[in-house]
This record gives sequence, structure tokens and C-alpha cells, in this order.
Amino acid sequence: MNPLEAQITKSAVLLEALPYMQSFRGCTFLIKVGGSAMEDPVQVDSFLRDVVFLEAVGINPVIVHGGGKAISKAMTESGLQAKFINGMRVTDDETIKIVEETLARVINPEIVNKINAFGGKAVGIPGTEVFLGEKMKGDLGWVGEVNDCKLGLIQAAVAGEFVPVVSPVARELASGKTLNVNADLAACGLAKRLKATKLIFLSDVRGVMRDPKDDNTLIPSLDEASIAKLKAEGIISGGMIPKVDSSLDSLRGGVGKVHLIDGRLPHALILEIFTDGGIGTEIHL
Ligand SMILES: Nc1ncnc2c1ncn2[C@@H]1O[C@H](COP(=O)(O)OP(=O)(O)O)[C@@H](O)[C@H]1O
Ligand SMILES: CC(=O)N[C@@H](CCC(=O)OP(=O)(O)O)C(=O)O
Repeated sequence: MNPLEAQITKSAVLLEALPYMQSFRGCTFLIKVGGSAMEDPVQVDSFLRDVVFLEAVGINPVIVHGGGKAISKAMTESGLQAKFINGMRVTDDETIKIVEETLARVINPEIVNKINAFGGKAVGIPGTEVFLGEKMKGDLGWVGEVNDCKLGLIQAAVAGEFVPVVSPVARELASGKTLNVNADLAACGLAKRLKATKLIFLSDVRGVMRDPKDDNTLIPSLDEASIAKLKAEGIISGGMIPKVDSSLDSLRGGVGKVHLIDGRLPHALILEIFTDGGIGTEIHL
């Protein structure tokens, strides 16, 4: 193949993407990026370049981020031990301060600054300005679930072509205090409220797997009944539980499609959205 022929074959990539660009223009995509997919700065850069690309072709990306790993690290540095019950961090008075500080001072600005550096426009929005919640049942301390979302700041950002970057904390309706919210649940709450076309979870696994240590065991498509079975068998466990539960909840709440993809794969987001062969696991009702 001569250099000109090689150039021409590159156009096939854009042509494959064209129908997706045409149908997704003006649509809202809720992207949840987990702390697990944010450990490696190279992976974060790749993901955020994809977000800038989405914005540039007329999609409205809205990001809800996690930060579980960074929070646990900060707790250890303060001499506290992280404890989880059913995937929820037990959050006492000291812990909620660390959660707020890590999300607001470390994770959220990193995402916002990088999107801006890559030529996009992003605005950080504390979850307390978006999520209204109440305490979850059980002895979890300052842990909340989302009852409602205030969309004002999100809508203003999107209208100004800024990517809203939202942290997973809520304002407790009864007291006005800050609650720590699992980021998958926060993403689901906002995706439903925005009636997002897609909700995409980026994590550190290929998707839902029969064996999370074996990449060849990816399950490309899952419905409610299969999820219930895999949970009962203990194959879906730990951090994957809130993801599949939130996926089903968001589909019931009017979200168009839900995908779980691997944030470690370079440009996972672009591959999932703009190519004919999807990656990861798609969840159905
Ligand atoms: N069946 C499964 N398939 C894939 N991952 C699973 C499964 N069951 C449990 N997991 C665990 O879920 C983790 C992802 O959840 P989590 O660590 O909370 O990520 P995030 O920070 O992205 O929210 C994976 O790293 C894996 O250890
Ligand atoms: C209540 C609860 O567990 N909150 C989570 C919020 C961050 C989060 O969910 O981060 P990932 O998406 O990286 O797991 C926590 O404290 O870890």
C-alpha cells in the first residue's frame, strides 16, 4: 500500500463513526468513572480526550466520578481504617471530612483541569449542589441514597457547552448535612433525572466477567434474570453489585442504554460509542 492509499483507508474510521455522530447529536451521555479507572494518569488522559471528542461532535457528556481508592488511601494516611458494608463505606464524622476533601480537592479538579487542558471546557460541580438525599438504612453513618436531583447547574453548564463534572456527595434533606453516596448510585440517580440516552460505567475490568481475573470470560450482554442468578452464585460481588443494580434501576427509570466498559483500554469510550463492534457488557431489562 502506498502512502496515499494508506491515508485513504483512514477515512473508513470516520465513515464508520458518521451514523453514530448523526444519531447522538444533542443527546446526553452520563459517564461514571470509577476511582479504579483513575489510578493511572495515562488512562485518565485517554478517557478525558474521548470526553472532549464527544463534546466536539455535539454529544452532551455529563461526568459523575468516584474516588473510592483515593479516599481509602487518604484514610490510611490519617490513621483510619476503611470499612465497607455491601460495597458502602462506613462513614463517621472524620471519614466524611476526608471524603469531601479528597473528592473536592483532588479528584474533581484533576478531571476538570485535564478536560480544559485538552481543549474542552469543564466545570466542577459539588454533588451537594445536585443530589438531595437521605441516610441509608443500616449502621453506615453519613452514607446517603439519592432521592432527587437539582438540575439547574447541570443544565446551565450543558447550555454553555461545558462538561459538568459532579462528585458523589449529597445534601441531606432533613439536616442540610453532607452525605457520602456511592458514585454508581449517584450516576444512576442523575442519569434517570436527565433521561440520558446512555449511561456508561468505566471501571478496571472488561465488563461483567464469569471470572474477573480471566479476560476471556467477559459476558457481552446481561439481562435482569441472569444478573439475579450471577449475584446469587456470588459471581457478581463487591463493587460490581451497585453497578448492575444501578444499571437495571436506570433502565427502569427511562435511560436508553447501559454499558459497563474497561477504563484501562485506551479510548474505550470512543470504541464503545462510535464503532460497530461494542466493547464491554451491555445491560438489558
Ligand atoms: N463478576 C464480576 N465481573 C467483573 N468485576 C467484578 C465481578 N464481581 C466483582 N467484581 C469486582 O468489581 C470491581 C469493580 O468495582 P469497583 O472496584 O467498585 O470499581 P469502581 O471504582 O470503578 O466503582 C472489579 O475490580 C472487580 O474486582
Ligand atoms: C458510600 C460510599 O461507599 N461512597 C463511595 C464514594 C466514592 C465512590 O463510589 O468511588 P468509586 O466509584 O471509585 O468506588 C466511597 O466512599 O468510596
